[in-house]
Amino acid sequence: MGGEVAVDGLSKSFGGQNIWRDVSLVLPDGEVSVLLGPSGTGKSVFLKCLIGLLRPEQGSVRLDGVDLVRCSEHQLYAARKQFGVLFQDGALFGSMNLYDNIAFPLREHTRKSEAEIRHLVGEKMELVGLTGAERKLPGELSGGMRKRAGLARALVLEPRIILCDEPDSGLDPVRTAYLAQLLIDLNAQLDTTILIVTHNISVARTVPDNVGMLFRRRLVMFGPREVLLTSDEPAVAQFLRGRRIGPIGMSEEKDSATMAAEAEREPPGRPEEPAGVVPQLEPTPGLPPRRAVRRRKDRVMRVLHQLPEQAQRGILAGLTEGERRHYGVSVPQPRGYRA
Ligand SMILES: Nc1ncnc2c1ncn2[C@@H]1O[C@H](COP(=O)(O)OP(=O)(O)OP(=O)(O)O)[C@@H](O)[C@H]1O
Repeated sequence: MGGEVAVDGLSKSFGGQNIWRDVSLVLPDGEVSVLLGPSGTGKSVFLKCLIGLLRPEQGSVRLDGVDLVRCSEHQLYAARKQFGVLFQDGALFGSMNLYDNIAFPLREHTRKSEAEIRHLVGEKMELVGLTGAERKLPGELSGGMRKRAGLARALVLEPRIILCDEPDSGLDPVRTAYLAQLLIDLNAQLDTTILIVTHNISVARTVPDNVGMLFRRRLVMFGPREVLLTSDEPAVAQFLRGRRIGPIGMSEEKDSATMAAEAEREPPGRPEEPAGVVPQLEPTPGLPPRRAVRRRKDRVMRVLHQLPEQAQRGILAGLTEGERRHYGVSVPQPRGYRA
């Protein structure tokens, strides 16, 4: 069972340096969300603010009616146990074998017996496909195994929300694809709310239910995947295609003179089509369906008319015949179609 995290008007600075301001979004219960953004836009800082490791100056982060920005230490301690975090480097203790690394949060935060710990650690190692690697030291593992071990440790206190900071960093495309599938499979099995911070466009296109992007100290957008994936907002469109031309520069952003010079150099031609909506990953055959899928469809269909037209098309195109009947909507026609 997941939980809804509601972020409202959040702003964070270090000294005089504002990182981002007025960030509002909701991580819907049990859904998978991705937060994109060029390097240095404050994605990791955002994750740390969610769990109270950093304190924003303004705004709120609500879980179960408790504002984690302003609550007591005691409430924050309890709330933190609802979050499991996969840090960028896995954050494993180099001198401990995998079993002890994964058992660590249980030994620190619970009074469970060693027999119970053995059961829970074994269960989580199996979930991430690491059974048999209990005695290995982190230094003996591949990058992908270290990420999965970090994930097992993030899961061991049975959190309702999982935060993953660049789970794909340092992994080849094949290992990244396995990790993406693992996150979808975990969501199907556990119904946990998941937030993934990444630069990886393929992960952003295929894994989440919702996508957002931080740029120029703001949350450019956050919402159903079809909105961002069909967006023609310049920074979003540039990021999704991994292009040099656009507002995102070498060190975060370009000034208007540089952008104007680029526009002059760019050969005239038809504007590119949006990156487009591709099918979302499904759980591995044999696993239960993701419970969030139905909840999300109901939620998105309630606000469909408020979304941009191209996003609406993407959403309607993804419905089955039965779902179209259920929601009372018709088959989307191609652009320019006249009945
Ligand atoms: N504890 C801190 N004190 C001061 N500045 C910090 C602190 N933590 C992060 N920053 C600054 O905040 C900015 C955003 O950092 P952050 O690591 O969140 O970016 P990011 O979007 O996750 O980047 P990347 O994608 O490269 O990991 C950076 O300029 C960083 O130097």
